[in-house]
Amino acid sequence: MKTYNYGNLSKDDVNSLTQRNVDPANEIRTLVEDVIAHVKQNGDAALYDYALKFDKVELDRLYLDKAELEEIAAAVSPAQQKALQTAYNNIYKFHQSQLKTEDKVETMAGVTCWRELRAIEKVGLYIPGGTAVLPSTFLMLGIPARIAGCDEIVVCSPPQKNGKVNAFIAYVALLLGIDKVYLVGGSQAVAAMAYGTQTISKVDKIFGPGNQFVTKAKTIIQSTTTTAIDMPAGPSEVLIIADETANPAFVAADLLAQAEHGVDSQAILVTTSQTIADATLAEVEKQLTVLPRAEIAKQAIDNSYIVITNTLDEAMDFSNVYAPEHLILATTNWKGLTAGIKNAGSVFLGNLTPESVGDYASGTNHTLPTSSYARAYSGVSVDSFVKKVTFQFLTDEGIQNIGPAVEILADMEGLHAHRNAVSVRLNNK
Ligand SMILES: NC(=O)c1ccc[n+]([C@@H]2O[C@H](COP(=O)([O-])OP(=O)(O)OC[C@H]3O[C@@H](n4cnc5c(N)ncnc54)[C@H](O)[C@@H]3O)[C@@H](O)[C@H]2O)c1
Ligand SMILES: N[C@H](CO)Cc1c[nH]c[nH+]1
Ligand SMILES: [Zn+2]
Repeated sequence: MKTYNYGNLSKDDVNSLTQRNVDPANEIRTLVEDVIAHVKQNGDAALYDYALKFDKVELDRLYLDKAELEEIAAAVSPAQQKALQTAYNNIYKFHQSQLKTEDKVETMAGVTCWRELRAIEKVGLYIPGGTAVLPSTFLMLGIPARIAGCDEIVVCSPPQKNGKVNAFIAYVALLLGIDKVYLVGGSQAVAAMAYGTQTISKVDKIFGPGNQFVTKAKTIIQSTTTTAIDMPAGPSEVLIIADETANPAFVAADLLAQAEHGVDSQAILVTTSQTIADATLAEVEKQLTVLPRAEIAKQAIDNSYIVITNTLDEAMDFSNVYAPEHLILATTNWKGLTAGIKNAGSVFLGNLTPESVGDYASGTNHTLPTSSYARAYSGVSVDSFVKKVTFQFLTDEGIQNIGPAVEILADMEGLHAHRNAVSVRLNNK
């Protein structure tokens, strides 16, 4: 990991240092556009082709049904079932608290406005399954979809080498009451859910994280189809702000936890302490040696860096420009820092709150904006699965009170039919 001194960095240096997953020659875009066009034109046939090309599996059917899921899920041990249930319960509890009925507001006497939630009818969930299969992501997307009350939930996940999904994905499907999982991964899955194929329904909104191909496909279909997306949730990243109260072994473990996701993940340490920086680097080297995914994590770590700052305020300034998916405040004094956080997907406070708890089971959602999209997007929540429909109701007193102002406002815009829709009611005495 390269080390930079914040005081020596210009604004331009900070801007270029905080860029990630750029595709300067548009290689990923071009490839993904081809995949999308092929799926749009050839439907299921394209999905069989891509399963062979990218997943190296020859499929004879594009989905697993309930009986097959039950058979596969039988391999989940009681201890694993219990852990999945713990995660399910905490995620459910936290997400259910997000469903709130709003008060009606009388803006003028006789004029009442309010909002009601309506579930998005057809949603598509993408569950990553490339270098690691992520049943936790299935919980993170399926639970809020169920709480919101979506009518149709389409689930796509890449086929594994045996042409199936693994036992944990099957088990979570059954836990969520979902009885079909499509064996489709990558950008082809996004295209299938956006356009629909002979087998897969077109959905209104696509959710879920994924690698650069998945994320690029989501951003393309967002601007080219009527299907919406949750957010760009690409390669995982973490930024840790640490002072001298941090524990280097903990900091190193948290950096590696995100680094092991993929070679394009990023793990950044911003610290006021050179001693902590040096000790963390030594710990990273030590811990890397025993990780089964060391090969992947090492590449991500090589693509990551440390920034030394004079103060925690400077560290927070850097973090706010970076806008990390995950922000860890590895300091006992975190309470004084939270007000300064402007841009972050999910925040982990103090030295005893590893990011992994949010990945799996604390209750918060792990589907979060990456590549600095945390500047404008929130992570997935129940809100992501609903629309908020506004209502208004006017009494006789209401139209008398508000009508004259609306007539004048319509005149100001030269829209006489608008004015008339009010006048005919005011004059209807
Ligand atoms: N931001 C978040 O909220 C969040 C959450 C969980 C995981 N993630 C990220 O999700 C990603 C998961 O990536 P993954 O690769 O393991 O699984 P994935 O399911 O996202 O991608 C696998 C699919 O990518 C396609 N693919 C692979 N190589 C390709 C190529 N050369 N050309 C075209 N398509 C290709 C294949 O179809 C394959 O099925 C990781 O980067 C991880 O960090 C992010
Ligand atoms: N850290 C990922 C989000 O970037 C989520 C995850 C799933 N499993 C493990 N981690
Ligand atoms: Zn993770």
